[in-house]
Formats: sequence, structure tokens, C-alpha cells
Amino acid sequence: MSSHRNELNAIAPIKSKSMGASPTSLSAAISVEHVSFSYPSRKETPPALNDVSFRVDEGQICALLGPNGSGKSTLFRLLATLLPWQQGTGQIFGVDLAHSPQRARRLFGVTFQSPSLDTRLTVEENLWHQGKLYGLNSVDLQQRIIECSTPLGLKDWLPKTVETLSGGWKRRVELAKALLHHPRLLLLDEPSVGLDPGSRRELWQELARLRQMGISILVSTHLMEEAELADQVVIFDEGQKVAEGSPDELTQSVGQDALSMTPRNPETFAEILLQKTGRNALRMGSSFRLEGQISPGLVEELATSLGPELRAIGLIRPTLEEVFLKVTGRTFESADQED
Ligand SMILES: Nc1ncnc2c1ncn2[C@@H]1O[C@H](COP(=O)(O)OP(=O)(O)OP(=O)(O)O)[C@@H](O)[C@H]1O
Repeated sequence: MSSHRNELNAIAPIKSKSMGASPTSLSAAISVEHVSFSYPSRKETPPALNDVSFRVDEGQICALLGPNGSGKSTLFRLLATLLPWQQGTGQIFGVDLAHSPQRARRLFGVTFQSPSLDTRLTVEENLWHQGKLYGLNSVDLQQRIIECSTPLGLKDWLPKTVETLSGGWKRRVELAKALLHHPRLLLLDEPSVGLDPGSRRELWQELARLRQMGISILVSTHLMEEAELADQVVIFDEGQKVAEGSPDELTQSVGQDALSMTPRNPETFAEILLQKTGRNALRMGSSFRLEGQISPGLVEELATSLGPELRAIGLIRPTLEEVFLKVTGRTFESADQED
């Protein structure tokens, strides 16, 4: 890691250069094939994971996006070798997780949703104990603590007790812990839960820096705006993979750009639109959406004919929310509340 320190200091653009490469030209950091899993205590309910296959290319940030209960944490527990493999296979850099869990554990670092820090100890003591668990000797560990904490901005915090740190800084300590043994892959289960938007942004900047160092990252989230920052997105729902691709590929799969109109009075707008322009638009809350053939002059044409009826009109790009709606028939918000 020390040889990469200069790279670490430069904040990377969040999109990776390798995004355009074809999947087959990169080796797989993670490969899961036909994975199903049922919790023994819940045999009567649908499986937590149902025939899931996907791969994460080396050097990429892959976001696992899904509503609550969609199976993200279960997949993380399997990848982290904390649950037994029931059906299907999983490999990390070609190492089979069911057959060689010890070997695989050396290749990844992991953080879970629930904090794993001892808040009464200092940052340094937390890192020290973790390093000892990895079997690092004291001299190497001392150096490694500096190497991992410095780029994360933690060096001055080493003597501080963890309970005095904000949520964002605690997450950084968790990241430093996961990095101590030089992993090639980070598994981060909902690392931004409980963080304010500013800390979330900083966390994603850290992830981009780590990717610049060549570390592959699988990060789960139920926030669309986070998933849109990743190179690759795998969307889960009810234990199944329902879509995957780069954010651009996914949103383009939904269709072309659409036109959004925000009327002064949403209740009467549909009728006025039909009368004045002969068009029907889809109501989405307080705005209306027109899809299909959106010619360059259409915005102007509608603005002229509807003038006083409109508060705003403009072209919009499809989002991951619409991808989820298309592949599941439900809005992400309603799916998130169902669990
Ligand atoms: N330890 C467990 N024992 C029994 N069932 C579980 C256990 N953990 C999760 N489940 C169930 O498995 C399914 C998938 O849950 P999982 O936690 O993997 O989803 P998730 O997408 O990570 O959701 P969340 O973000 O809420 O953690 C859910 O129906 C959940 O209730």
C-alpha cells in the first residue's frame, strides 16, 4: 500500500476508466453462480436468495442495490464466509468460498452494518487488535496502522477514544480496519447507513480513492443516488437479481429521455393538455411525464401552447428508480416499506 500513497492523495474522479471495457477483458474479483440460500429458521418462507448469479470485475466499484429484505446482507454473509453455502458457488479472485474459506478470507476485507468498533478503546487500539487477529507482527502492524490511517485522514485521531468520533469518522476507522491485511477486495454492507449527506459524499470519495489503488469494492445500498456513483450496479428484489449493468446501461434500457411538466394545477392539467395539444401524459405526483418521440422543438412548442398553465418544463433522463419500476412493477420506496 505504501507504494500507492501518492495515488491515494489524489481524489479520483468517481467513474473508472475501465468502465467501457468488456466484462470478459477483466478478471473477476467476485463471481457467484446460481446461489440460493434459505435460513433454517424460515424454511416456510421464500428463500433469502434465489438463484443469483453475477460477477464483479477487478478494479470496479459494484453497488448492490435493493430494498430492505431483498437479500443483500445474506449475500454479504455468504461472501464473507459467515454462512454455509447451500446451493450454487462463489469465488473471490478464483478462490472457491465453500472449499477454501481461509484462503479467500486473506483476499477481502469486510465491514457490516452493525458497528464492530470497541468504543471505549482508542482508534489505534481498535486497529491494533484487528491487526493481531490477522496475525500481523507488531513491527509490521505499527507501520500498517500508519499506512491505512493516513490516507483516510485518521492519523491525528489514532490516540482518540472511538466514542468521541462522529459517525463518519467511525466509518473510516471501520474501513481502515478492513484494509489492514492488504485485501484486494472490500465488501461493505450499507456503509453509509446513519451518515449525513456530507459524510456519505466523503465516504464515496474514499471508495473512489481505494479503487484508484486497484482495490475492487462491492458495496450494498438502498440509496439510488449512491448506486449511480458506482461503475456497475446489481439490482436485487425479493432475493433475486432483477437487473445489472453500468448506471448508464441500466437507465438507457428503460427508454429514451422523457419530458417533464410541472403544472400550476395538477388536478386540471391532464384535460387541458389533451384539449390544447391532443397529448396524454403520465401523472407522477405533482408533475406529468411525456415519453416516446421527444423532438428537439417539443419543449418550446408545449411551453408556447401551455404557457400560463406551467410552472416548469424540461427534458429529464431516466433514473435507476425507473429501472426498478420497470423490472419489478413497484416503486423502490413501496418495496422498501413492505419488508
Ligand atoms: N438471521 C436471519 N434469520 C432468518 N431470516 C433472516 C435472517 N436475516 C435475514 N433474514 C431474512 O432474509 C431475507 C433477506 O434479508 P437480508 O437481511 O439479507 O436483506 P437486506 O437486503 O440486507 O435487507 P436489510 O437492508 O433490511 O438488511 C429477509 O426476508 C429477512 O427477513
